[in-house]
Amino acid sequence: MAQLTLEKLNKRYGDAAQVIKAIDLQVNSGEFVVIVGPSGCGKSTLLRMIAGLEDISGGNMYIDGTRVNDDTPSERGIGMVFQSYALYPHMSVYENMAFGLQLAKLPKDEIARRVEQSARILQLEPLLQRRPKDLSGGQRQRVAIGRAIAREPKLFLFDEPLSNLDAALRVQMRMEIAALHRRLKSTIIYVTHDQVEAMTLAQRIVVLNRGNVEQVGTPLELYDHPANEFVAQFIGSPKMNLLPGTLVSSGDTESVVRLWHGKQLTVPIATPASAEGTKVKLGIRPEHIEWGTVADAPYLADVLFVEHMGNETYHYLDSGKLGEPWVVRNSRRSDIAAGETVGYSLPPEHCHLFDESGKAFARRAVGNGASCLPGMDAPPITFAEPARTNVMH
Ligand SMILES: Nc1ncnc2c1ncn2[C@@H]1O[C@H](COP(=O)(O)OP(=O)(O)OP(=O)(O)O)[C@@H](O)[C@H]1O
Repeated sequence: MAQLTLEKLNKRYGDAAQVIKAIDLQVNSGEFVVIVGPSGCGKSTLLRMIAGLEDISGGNMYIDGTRVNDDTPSERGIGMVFQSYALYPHMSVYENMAFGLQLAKLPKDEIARRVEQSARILQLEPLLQRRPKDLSGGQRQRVAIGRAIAREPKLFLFDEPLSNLDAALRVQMRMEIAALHRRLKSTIIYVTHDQVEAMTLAQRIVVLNRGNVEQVGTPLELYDHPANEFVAQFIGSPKMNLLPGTLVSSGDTESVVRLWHGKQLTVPIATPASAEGTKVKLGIRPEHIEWGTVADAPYLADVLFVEHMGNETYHYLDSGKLGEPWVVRNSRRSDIAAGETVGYSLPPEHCHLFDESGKAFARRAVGNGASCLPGMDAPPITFAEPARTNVMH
């Protein structure tokens, strides 16, 4: 178990643009941290810098308080698992797991003890004499993890370890990695572009974008309180809907937004007076949009298309000239079809608000006190199914 501290860490490949930009991060001893972000944002570069496989262009890196910028990978005491498994094809599973320990000149019986223990943890014992080509993808990945465990590292680094596996195996391996962390209580830094993997595995998630840390927090902190539009749309699937509007009235406890179509909505979010009159975006997650009757609902929309997931249904609503459709997630089956018109409402307590630069205005926790929408007779209402009309408006 080790604590890792990154202090203004920078990376530039030759004369190219900076890839990692002054990253500050502390990973606590025994913590499972997932670094997530879109392709090319610098995840692998950051992980390889931590491993000692890439030079650090600027800043400092500490393991348990000791500066390790110039230490070799083996001096850092790190075990790394790669997406490609990186197994030696001509060696057996046992030899693959023992090889690094032999290079480190450990005594033979110590090597045997460690390999056997790792094999037991990962249920690899029956496979120890096989070659990698005689293993399934999941088994190969388990060998790669076993090889890292056998090194008894202070810190585990995983670089997209499940990317080459099929969906069912990914779920199984995810559970195995989570169980492994509970058992070993080791410090793990895990890179993925898959936000479901991040949400399910992480104690804390680091959202990386273009070499910058956008936000660090527990999965639910990021989901419920995204710091900006990028995090709001990156975490959660389908992604959060963003509706353009103007802030017409600010306040310490609530604010009024005029949405793009002229209707106003009061949300329990504090905004400064200086923001009045500026453009904002109202964010709402697909599961928080509520269906109402066409007659009473504050908003109407045409259904563009429907996705039936079996346990839930996604309706994509026409957002008109705004471009991308809104997504509504219904936790039950629905026979509402494309081309129908539905009524919906936006419960203020579930709304997020972002300023012109994309930064979130802080939300306060609210109970059931959803405020009425100005200009409406009644607060938002909910029905299990949207009332429908076949008349297009
Ligand atoms: N050896 C290199 N030389 C020059 N540029 C590089 C090198 N390795 C990576 N880059 C660039 O650095 C940026 C970050 O790459 P990196 O592989 O760290 O991203 P990533 O987030 O891991 O992406 P992915 O999810 O696609 O693997 C990219 O623009 C990439 O082109």
